[in-house]
Amino acid sequence: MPLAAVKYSRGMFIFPSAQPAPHRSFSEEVAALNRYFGGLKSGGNAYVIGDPARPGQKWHIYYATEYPEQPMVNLEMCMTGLDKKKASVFFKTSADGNTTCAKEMTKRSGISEIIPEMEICDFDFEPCGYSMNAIHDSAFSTIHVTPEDGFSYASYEVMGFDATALAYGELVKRVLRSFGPSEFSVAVTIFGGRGQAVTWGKKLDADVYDCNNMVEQELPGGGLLIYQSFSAAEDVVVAGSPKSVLHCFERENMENAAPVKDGKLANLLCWEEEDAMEEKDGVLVE
Ligand SMILES: C[S@@+](CC[C@H](N)C(=O)[O-])C[C@H]1O[C@@H](n2cnc3c(N)ncnc32)[C@H](O)[C@@H]1O
Repeated sequence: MPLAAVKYSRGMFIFPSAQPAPHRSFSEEVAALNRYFGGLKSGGNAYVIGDPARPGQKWHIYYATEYPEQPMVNLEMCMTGLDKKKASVFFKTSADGNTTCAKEMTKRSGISEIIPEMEICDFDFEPCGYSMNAIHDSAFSTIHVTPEDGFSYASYEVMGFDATALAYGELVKRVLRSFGPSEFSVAVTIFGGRGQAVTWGKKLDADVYDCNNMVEQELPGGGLLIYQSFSAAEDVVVAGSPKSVLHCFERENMENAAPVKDGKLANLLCWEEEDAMEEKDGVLVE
């Protein structure tokens, strides 16, 4: 089967100096990707986008394609500073000694309700951590959770779904209810034009979160990437989250360290989608 296209994307590493080659820098990653994919018709295209005033919230994308892509929408969310109580669901043994498994984590976290039709294959790590892959028709979704205190992180990705049947703001709200992050980013990649992507081509707005930054970037093959980053509004309660099990990294600088907001957040989540797009500069090309 010939290769049609490749996309590699990531936010910031929480422990950059712990990354092995070729992940020690984005330039090194791009050089490695180009060795495999640089020969595709578009060539390798690398972008670092975000607000230069917020170096901790950059988004990195590498994209190469042989053909114009089929219409498609893809959502990627990166969440840090998870709510203490919500993060504790992803520890196998709770403070009172009860043990749990991946199936229970899927249910108790609300992950099973994000897209209820999805068939989920979930996995729990010892002593904590969670991953799942899910499918429904042509849609695919994946979640990875690192619940440890100080560097808690969750990622959510979904693609191949019917953009007219799923509302952007509603889906993001359900994801945020599962994790209650203090900071998060959303990257929506659209192929086939903003028109067919309906709500997914619009700006996301949130009551409880301030949008720090919004960037649009065109991709080869007719693609459009819309990136936004958010921080919980100042007046939300600050709390901690369960303790680290990765002691080797405790003294490292964390690019994404941020206060964690407690239970209040989920109740306050109330989203609206705006009709008008807001455009900002700030596209960096490496
Ligand atoms: C869910 S895994 C996901 C790792 C994956 N690289 C990602 O983020 O896409 C990360 C969580 O599992 C825990 N964990 C336990 N054993 C692990 C292992 N052998 N490999 C990776 N993570 C492990 C980590 O402490 C962390 O909380």
